[in-house]
Amino acid sequence: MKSNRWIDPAPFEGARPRVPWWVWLPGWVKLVLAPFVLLWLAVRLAVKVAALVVRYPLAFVLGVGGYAGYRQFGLSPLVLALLSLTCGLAIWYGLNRDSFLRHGWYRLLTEWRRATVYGPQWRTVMRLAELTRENRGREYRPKLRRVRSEGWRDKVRVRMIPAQSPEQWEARRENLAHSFNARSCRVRVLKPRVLELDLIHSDPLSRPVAVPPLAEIGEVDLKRVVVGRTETGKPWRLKLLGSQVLVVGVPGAGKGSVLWSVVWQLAPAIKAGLVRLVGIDPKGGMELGQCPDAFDKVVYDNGPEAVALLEEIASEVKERAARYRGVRRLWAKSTGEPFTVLIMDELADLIAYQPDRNLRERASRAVQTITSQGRAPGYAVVGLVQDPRKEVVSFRHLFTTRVALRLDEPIQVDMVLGDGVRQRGAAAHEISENTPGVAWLKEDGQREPDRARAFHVTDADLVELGVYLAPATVHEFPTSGEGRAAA
Ligand SMILES: Nc1ncnc2c1ncn2[C@@H]1O[C@H](COP(=O)(O)OP(=O)(O)OP(=O)(O)O)[C@@H](O)[C@H]1O
Repeated sequence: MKSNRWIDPAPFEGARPRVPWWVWLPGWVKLVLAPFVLLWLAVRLAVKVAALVVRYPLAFVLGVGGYAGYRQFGLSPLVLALLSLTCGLAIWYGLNRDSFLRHGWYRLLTEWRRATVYGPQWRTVMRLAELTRENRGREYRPKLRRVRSEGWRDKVRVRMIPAQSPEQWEARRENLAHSFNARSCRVRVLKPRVLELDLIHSDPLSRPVAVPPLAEIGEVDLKRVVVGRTETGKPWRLKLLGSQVLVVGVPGAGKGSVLWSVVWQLAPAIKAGLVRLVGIDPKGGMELGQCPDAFDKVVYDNGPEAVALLEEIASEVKERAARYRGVRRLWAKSTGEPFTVLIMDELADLIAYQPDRNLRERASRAVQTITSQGRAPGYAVVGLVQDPRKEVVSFRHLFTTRVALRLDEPIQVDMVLGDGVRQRGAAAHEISENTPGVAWLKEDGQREPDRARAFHVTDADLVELGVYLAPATVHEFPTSGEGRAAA
């Protein structure tokens, strides 16, 4: 049976079509505005073409030059020119590989990666990684700025959208690395709203770095002691004057190489009497005993003798500080007093694992005095430890330079380098077992950590160092009679 009752139709659910506002303008207004709009479009096009030329200069020069050459001279001269160019590049590579890579190959690679990876994928990756935002129908998307490829890494500059923070990018490091076919990604802040992503493709520190010949070490700058090489190819400079250094790493991470790299670089200054080394090696001399001649004083246990040495140095620090008070703020060579470096291998054996509580507390007090007050009077501590927990080194904060070699867990990285540094990319827990001596470094006040590898100081190097630093043997000058007899 048919009913007469009125039934409301279902509400219309389709989206109302959005029509651009200018469609509603009267025809004569459109006519008046048309030339201006065309001009504006032409300017935009010109800007886009200019941006393309700036981003892909090599492709532009090669493309336009090749085409013009072909039109002007035909195919054969063009092939000849290409062959000559290839020969020229090969000669350039042979004569100066670094310059060829930096000014030739990496530029080509930059354009290639931009054209094939970052350019085409940027928008999709930003959307899927939830780094874009919608507001009132408009999409805000981070802008891809300069791309620079250095072979092992691509440096990609980004302008963040408003209200975005670097932490949001740090939280998506893994997503970005996988999206752009990289092994890992690090985030650096360049200036407000501008970030640089380091998309890592290979490890430039995979090969050991040999120590420089002793004869080539020039005057030692105690604020910049070269102990290895950073991943960008620059020297790893460790600050000893005005800083205290904590080196942390699991067994086999290469703590020994950091320690011996310091001694190696200081060798000329030690020989000249400008620097004095004092060492404590609770492992019975397994480490420092390899080159005892480098040390003014060295103790091979963690007992009363080691504690007495620490207390002696602590009282020296106080005495020197009292003399400097009001006269100078920081030790300088002109004082005529040697700069003292206290090296403690296995610091934890002295201040945490020593079973005698009295000795442990005395050692801990003395080390704290030296680290907290030694800066100005010219005393530096290089402490090496395997376990960075507070129960082991309760005064980690007194060390202003931290070196994190390979560690077991992410939390240990935070303990050594400080909160937030791991999120920026300092993944010391991911350092490979095959690259001992590789470390993440951070000085107080420096936002971005550095990655570097200490020199590989071999047993043969230590023998050479021992010979170099061994006290000279004084031979009696033969009396004239004996000399003649010998002759
Ligand atoms: N910078 C380096 N380059 C290449 N190889 C290294 C480097 N540092 C250390 N090695 C190698 O790694 C191994 C372990 O190094 P090392 O003894 O220095 O580690 P460690 O952290 O001091 O260990 P432990 O805590 O057991 O003393 C050694 O065989 C050494 O030759």
